[in-house]
Amino acid sequence: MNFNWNIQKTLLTNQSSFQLNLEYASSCQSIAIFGPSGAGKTTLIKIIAGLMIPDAGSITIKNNVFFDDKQKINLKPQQRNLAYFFQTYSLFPHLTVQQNIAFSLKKGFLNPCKHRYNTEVSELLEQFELSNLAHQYPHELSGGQQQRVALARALITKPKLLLLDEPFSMLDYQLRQRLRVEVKYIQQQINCLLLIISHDPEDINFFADDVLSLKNGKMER
Ligand SMILES: Nc1ncnc2c1ncn2[C@@H]1O[C@H](COP(=O)(O)OP(=O)(O)OP(=O)(O)O)[C@@H](O)[C@H]1O
Repeated sequence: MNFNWNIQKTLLTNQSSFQLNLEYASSCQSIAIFGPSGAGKTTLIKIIAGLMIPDAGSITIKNNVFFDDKQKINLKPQQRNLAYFFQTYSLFPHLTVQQNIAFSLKKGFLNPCKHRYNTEVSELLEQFELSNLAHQYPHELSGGQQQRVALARALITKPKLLLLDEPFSMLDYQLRQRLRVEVKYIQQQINCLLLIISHDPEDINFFADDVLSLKNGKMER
């Protein structure tokens, strides 16, 4: 199985409580999560990324156990070999576009892999139509440009699992179509699994081999 989880999580505020209760197993390469606002999509993706801990259950991605309450396994986010594209891009404000994308390859920049660094960053700058913005800072970019930098930054580490939360929401129709093709091409090149949250049915048709429909923290089939 590529994706296999059984997750229970309760989120409490002073006024309300939200319960996520999900069981899913699939050998698909790419899956989409679909559902209304507040259904629990971002909560699920944060739990898979290791940014939130389930109350109980287990998460196994491609035979790699990320979490298992019975076996007391809870891998740290950095041990999960994944990249997470956030809705808030969280670019480093003091780094240029090129430096933001290259950030995770910093070790390579300081050692003989410098050539690799240059080539990979240039390729991504080109694929995401950012070459002419390479030396600009995040505050000098539009929302859509920042979104593309964040996507490139997520992919440069060649993750085994790519988690995308509304990755194309700020892009115009044509750019959205071009970037879908680029992301899919890179996904195939690096052979990673993909989990995408999107409200756009075209994203879902383009990427997903299976769609999980969520409502009130539960799956609707
Ligand atoms: N840290 C938190 N503490 C308490 N409740 C939370 C917390 N984070 C999210 N929630 C609640 O959990 C529910 C699911 O939120 P979540 O962000 O997962 O929804 P979503 O499906 O991603 O929605 P959207 O499409 O609007 O982004 C919501 O009712 C939200 O208010």
